[in-house]
Amino acid sequence: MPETNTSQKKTGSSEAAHDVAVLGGGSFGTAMAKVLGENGHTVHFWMRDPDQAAEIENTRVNSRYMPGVELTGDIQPTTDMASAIANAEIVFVAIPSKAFRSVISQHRSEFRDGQIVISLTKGIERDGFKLMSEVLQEEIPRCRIGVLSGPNLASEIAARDLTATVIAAKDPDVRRTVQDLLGCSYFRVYANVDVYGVELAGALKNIYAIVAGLADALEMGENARAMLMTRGLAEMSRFAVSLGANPMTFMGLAGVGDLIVTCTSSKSRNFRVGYAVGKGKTLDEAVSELGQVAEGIYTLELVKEKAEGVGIYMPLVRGLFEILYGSASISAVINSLMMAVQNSDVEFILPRTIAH
Ligand SMILES: NC(=O)c1ccc[n+]([C@@H]2O[C@H](COP(=O)([O-])OP(=O)(O)OC[C@H]3O[C@@H](n4cnc5c(N)ncnc54)[C@H](O)[C@@H]3O)[C@@H](O)[C@H]2O)c1
Ligand SMILES: O=P(O)(O)OC[C@H](O)CO
Repeated sequence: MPETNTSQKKTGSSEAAHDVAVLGGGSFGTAMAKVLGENGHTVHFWMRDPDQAAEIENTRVNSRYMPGVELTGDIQPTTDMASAIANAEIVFVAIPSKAFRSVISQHRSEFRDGQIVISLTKGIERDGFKLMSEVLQEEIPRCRIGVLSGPNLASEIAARDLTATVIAAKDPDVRRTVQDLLGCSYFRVYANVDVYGVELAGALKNIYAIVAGLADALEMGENARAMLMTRGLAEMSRFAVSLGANPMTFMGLAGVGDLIVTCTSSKSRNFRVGYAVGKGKTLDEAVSELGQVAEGIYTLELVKEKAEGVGIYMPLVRGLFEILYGSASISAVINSLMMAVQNSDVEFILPRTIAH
């Protein structure tokens, strides 16, 4: 770490407190700011909405995204991005993928050489199928970049429920620093060098959470849920490994771990969108009722296009796309998936490697 101060952490694993920034005042930014604040760090918590910043300053609660949760510790809400970045040794970014590049790009000159910047975002950029670490690499190439991903429902972290996550970065100092800053009695941080796999897994699992929500709404049963999750894992790992991810990543927290939590929890926004559609809502109705981001609905389109482009078999992606964006009925898609001839008798299709 370039700078330290001498105050003591309250619950975390390192002795020193640090100045950090969290960009994005939604559910996950708030949950991470809370962990960092409780660990004794000074958190420059940037959000675009001045009313929200004033509310957090005055009440210590982010009522829109995390009602009833008190933000203790030295959390300083701000709408001044330049000062948040300037004061931080490490920056965590929790901006939805659709706005990610524009927010970083507007402030690229304010990041310092060697500053650690960690993406918390589980989405893909439409142009060029780029992950957020790739966007960071393009926008702020002299920063040291990592991604954090795993089975991490914001509300449970905020409730201090036991949680594990994964920091992925090529630079061992980045991995250690994040483990040190975030790790505490209820939040355990594992390290991985497979940045692409960890990050892509976090984006892909959102698609299968929508499928699982749909299946739940239609009361398809527990066998069906197990089938969908397992075939979802096969499909997402085949896709990611073909693009260069490490298959072992999909056996870990950022892969199957995150798939399990989002496919089984009604706290997942992606699951809730699928559930609402399964109950007869249109996609637009489901999204507007949610009022928060469900990255999977954008990721779905991009992955379908990419999979078709590189020739990777992803029947669940194709089926969900036909339901959400095409004209197929849910029952017709289910029937065609269950009766599919292509590859239907092969449980494992070995991925072939394609450069991403
Ligand atoms: N909530 C979770 O449990 C969770 C867990 C892990 C990762 N994530 C990921 O974190 C990312 C953010 O999700 P979230 O849960 O915080 O979403 P959210 O819907 O709760 O909040 C989104 C936040 O982004 C802000 N925002 C949107 N567009 C913006 C712009 N142009 N400029 C500035 N701010 C903007 C909104 O004002 C809001 O504060 C997503 O990619 C999500 O997949 C979420
Ligand atoms: O609420 P979701 O569906 O965005 O999922 C949140 C996290 O990604 C779970 O790990």
